[in-house]
Amino acid sequence: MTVAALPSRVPVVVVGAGYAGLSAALTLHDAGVPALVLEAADRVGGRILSQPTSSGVVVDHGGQWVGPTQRHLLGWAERFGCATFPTWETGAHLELWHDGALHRYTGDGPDGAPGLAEYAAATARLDELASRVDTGDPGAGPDAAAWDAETVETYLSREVACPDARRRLALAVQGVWAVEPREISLLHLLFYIASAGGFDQLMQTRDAAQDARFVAGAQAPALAAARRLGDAVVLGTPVESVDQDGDRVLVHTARGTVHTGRVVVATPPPATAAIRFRPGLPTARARWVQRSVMGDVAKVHAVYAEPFWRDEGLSGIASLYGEDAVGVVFDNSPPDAGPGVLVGFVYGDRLRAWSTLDGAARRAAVLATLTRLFGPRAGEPVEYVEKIWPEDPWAQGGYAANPTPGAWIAHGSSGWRRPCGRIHWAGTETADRWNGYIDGAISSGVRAAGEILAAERTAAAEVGCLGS
Ligand SMILES: Cc1cc2nc3c(=O)[nH]c(=O)nc-3n(C[C@H](O)[C@H](O)[C@H](O)COP(=O)(O)OP(=O)(O)OC[C@H]3O[C@@H](n4cnc5c(N)ncnc54)[C@H](O)[C@@H]3O)c2cc1C
Repeated sequence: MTVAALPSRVPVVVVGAGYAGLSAALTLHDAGVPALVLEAADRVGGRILSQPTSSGVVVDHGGQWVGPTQRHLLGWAERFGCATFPTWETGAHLELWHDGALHRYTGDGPDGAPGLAEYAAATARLDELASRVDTGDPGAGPDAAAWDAETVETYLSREVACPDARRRLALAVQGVWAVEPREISLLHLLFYIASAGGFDQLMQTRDAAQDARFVAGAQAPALAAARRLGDAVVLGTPVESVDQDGDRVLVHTARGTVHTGRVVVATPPPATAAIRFRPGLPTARARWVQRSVMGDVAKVHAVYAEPFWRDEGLSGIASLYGEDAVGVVFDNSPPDAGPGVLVGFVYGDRLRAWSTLDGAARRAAVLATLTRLFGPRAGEPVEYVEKIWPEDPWAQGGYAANPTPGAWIAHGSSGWRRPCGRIHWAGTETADRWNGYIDGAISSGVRAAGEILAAERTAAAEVGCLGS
């Protein structure tokens, strides 16, 4: 809701009404502790945005998928009655190779495809290394310092001799982290793999992260949670500064100041960096936030009268290893398959080049790629929409932030998510399970709320002791 005046006092303030902030508030609300959620934007959901296009089909501009091990998000889907349906993957997939060869295949990859066996061996090795990462404290293991000092690029150059396998791994890194292999450390990659439960969990569709979509869009559970919280969610109210003074905290906005006992900050790192904290944050936390850089991703949707590619036995799933702006394509049609929808992901260096074009040139580039894959009908959608996440004022990128190489070791142990006095940290970037995903955002909110409830219980017990 949008209110004229903010309440002057509340027990807890939550900053940000993405899945993490809503989760923190809902957990506190369920425990009988009122929390006021202050959201900068004029909507809830943050990096999740489901919108009907002018032809009526709902598209997810941000996060969309849910997998079977993402129990927090599935729990919300069940609690709020938000139906899901399997991602469409029936038919042959396409692979447009860097030399222009178009492979059509079913299963894991084209028969005898370049680099496929070496790719499988390399991902098995990554799984083995990831199993040694402590997801609760990634910088702690015996190999962590060496892994954090190395980029994924240098690791792959040294360990994976086959250039075609390296091409496949580079596309996987772009697809999962929205960065180039030179931009993240091996430790962060391994942590992320471990936090998802394995490389295949990140990459695959069925029984993995891309398993299912929400019938009403992935924003539906967030909207339902906000409805449950009612007037406790206030939109259009960016938090500008947070002052801690003994056992009270002042949260300042242009609409007024709220006095509170504890704060959950559930914003992406660049948005956290824009909030002024007094006293300043401890160096480890401040540096961690500064060195957590958002990925670069855009989603583009082309809407057609029908999913015509299915008639040709194609699944609509394609991977592109060449110079195209789009790196991967999926069939994003609604469950009734009335209209046909193709979604393309543009990320990393591809996004940085493509997003400098004007709107008409961006559209033309995407439709040219879809035409190469699916034929001339793909070049004439009834509608084309795009969202470039680095241009979103509050997210400033996606899917999530990635700490720069060396940041886990230098600042991770205390800077990652340890509370700073009465300020608690949530957000998918603070999750140890499904970090970077909606599920991780929800669990981070549960954790931050749990910290507050535990602290309040301790304080109450101390008062009881003093009184007895
Ligand atoms: C293109 C794209 C595709 C993705 N695909 C998937 C997917 O398929 N499945 C999946 O699980 N995940 C996916 N993700 C990742 C997923 O969207 C995020 O992990 C998740 O939404 C993060 O939630 P959050 O609550 O941590 O942060 P956010 O959603 O970013 O929420 C933070 C909130 O804080 C608000 N805010 C910022 N600054 C302030 C301030 N100063 N005061 C008040 N409010 C503030 C923001 O407006 C925002 O609402 C995708 C992301 C993107 C961008």
